Amino acid sequence: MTAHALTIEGLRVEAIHPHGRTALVDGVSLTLHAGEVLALVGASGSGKSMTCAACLDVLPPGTRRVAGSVAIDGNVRTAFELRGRQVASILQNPRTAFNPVRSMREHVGESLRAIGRRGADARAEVTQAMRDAGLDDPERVLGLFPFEMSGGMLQRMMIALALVSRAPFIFADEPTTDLDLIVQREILDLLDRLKGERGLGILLVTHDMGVVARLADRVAVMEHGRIIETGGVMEIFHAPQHAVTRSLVAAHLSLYGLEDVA
Ligand SMILES: Nc1ncnc2c1ncn2[C@@H]1O[C@H](COP(=O)(O)OP(=O)(O)OP(=O)(O)O)[C@@H](O)[C@H]1O
Repeated sequence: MTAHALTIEGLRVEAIHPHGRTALVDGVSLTLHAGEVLALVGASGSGKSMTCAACLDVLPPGTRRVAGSVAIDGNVRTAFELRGRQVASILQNPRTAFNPVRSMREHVGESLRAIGRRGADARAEVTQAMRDAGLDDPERVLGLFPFEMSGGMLQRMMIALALVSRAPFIFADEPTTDLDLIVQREILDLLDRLKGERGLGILLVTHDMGVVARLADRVAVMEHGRIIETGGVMEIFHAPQHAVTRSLVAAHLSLYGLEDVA
């Protein structure tokens, strides 16, 4: 069944420390539609990564989700039901996501087992997903270990695994930050193409407004754990309402020596 929308409602994450609790994500509500890239932007520490981690129940120790729900097409789902089945993750540093002593073939096997798939069909789908992700010689790549691959190749492999999972939504947390500029652009082009071809809904966490301009359809801006502004990408760049959004846009434009258009 195709999913149309992932809805986060009233998400709250707290850090627990000896003197009490601090809200890190404070009542976040968002809807991610199939076939769109929703960029989640904001200053470092504003709660972007925590929002994604809380949805999938992969929060770091010392923090916990205390409220909120995630629904697919109106049906509330547990993090276990979402993780890897409805939502695939692409991380900033793909190297940390792969076991250094396992080949790509072993990683693929593990991913297929996790979603209960096997056999020739599944293997053919892996080969196709790898090609779709820009890995032209799948057989050779399957034999490689992480240390034999560049960051760009590993990111493509993560994307291929996301495709194999058939999850309709992807959480991509700073997916290009650790890559050189040429590979960054290739990965952004790839995500854009997959969004169109496969109708994926992508929640893109980034602090790079250049990436937002290239890829996003809509933008949600976070500050201190809250969403302070959402809008279409053109609105956000041309008529930002909130001071934080204006400064993000202004910083981006000044980086390229452009006038403030707001
Ligand atoms: N393990 C932790 N325990 C307590 N607080 C944490 C922990 N990890 C992160 N935080 C805090 O949670 C808040 C939100 O962090 P988060 O990583 O979500 O921000 P972010 O917007 O993704 O930032 P960045 O762009 O730097 O990744 C920050 O104030 C951060 O210091």
